[in-house]
Amino acid sequence: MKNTFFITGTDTDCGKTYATVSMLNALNKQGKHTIGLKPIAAGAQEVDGQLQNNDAIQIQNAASIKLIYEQVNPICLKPAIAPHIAAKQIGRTVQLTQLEGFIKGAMMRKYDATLVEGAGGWFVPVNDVQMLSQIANQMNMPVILVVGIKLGCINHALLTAQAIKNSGCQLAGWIANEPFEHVDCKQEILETLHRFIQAPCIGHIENNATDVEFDFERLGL
Ligand SMILES: Nc1ncnc2c1ncn2[C@@H]1O[C@H](COP(=O)(O)OP(=O)(O)OP(=O)(O)O)[C@@H](O)[C@H]1O
Ligand SMILES: C[C@H](N)[C@H](N)CCCCCC(=O)O
Ligand SMILES: [Mg+2]
Repeated sequence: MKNTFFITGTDTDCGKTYATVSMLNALNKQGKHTIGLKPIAAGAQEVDGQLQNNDAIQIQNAASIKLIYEQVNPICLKPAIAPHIAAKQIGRTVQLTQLEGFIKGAMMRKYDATLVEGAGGWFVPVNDVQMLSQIANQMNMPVILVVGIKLGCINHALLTAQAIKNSGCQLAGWIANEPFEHVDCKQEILETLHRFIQAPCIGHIENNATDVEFDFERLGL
């Protein structure tokens, strides 16, 4: 799908939502019309009688094209655990075809860029046989990998980059994100990531950064 990217990460809590919101803000600043989606979320609280997930709310608020909550996050599961386990706990079945339909529906609006946040890392099941990341392949969405900078992230980043390629997807770029204030040997970790990840680094989000610049040209945006 044109100008549509699937945002994955090295792990849950690596900063996918932080990076997605930062990118939406930066694109909006350039006057771009943006859509942000979180097709499946696990972990939700009731707001005005409706289950809502915090990532989805942040993404809904950050995107310039205002969609209703159900369009941003059509599948919202209450337990804050792996999505397929959460679905099973509440007796629901999630299918990728269903998610694909929801994503296509939300993207009927005229947009310049759409960012679709995954859940957890690359290999996160939505049911007993399907992975959420297969949606990136099915819908031809290039992937942006968010690397949460910490001890252990080199291995996670390189495994994920390889897995993305092995899944038949394009790794369009990666982002160095700093969820932690201090990480030992941060510069050396960053240099290592730059050396080994075979895709452009399109941004570096420092800890608590608010106004981040990205190299959107590398994404063709
Ligand atoms: N650059 C940063 N500076 C400060 N805090 C950050 C940064 N990146 C992430 N965080 C914080 O770390 C936590 C996890 O980040 P975030 O929610 O973006 O992770 P995620 O990868 O989207 O997780 P999930 O798998 O649940 O979707 C959040 O509290 C977020 O505010
Ligand atoms: C609940 C959490 N914040 C995420 N929404 C889901 C993380 C799924 C991780 C699954 C796993 O890799 O074990
Ligand atoms: Mg998130």
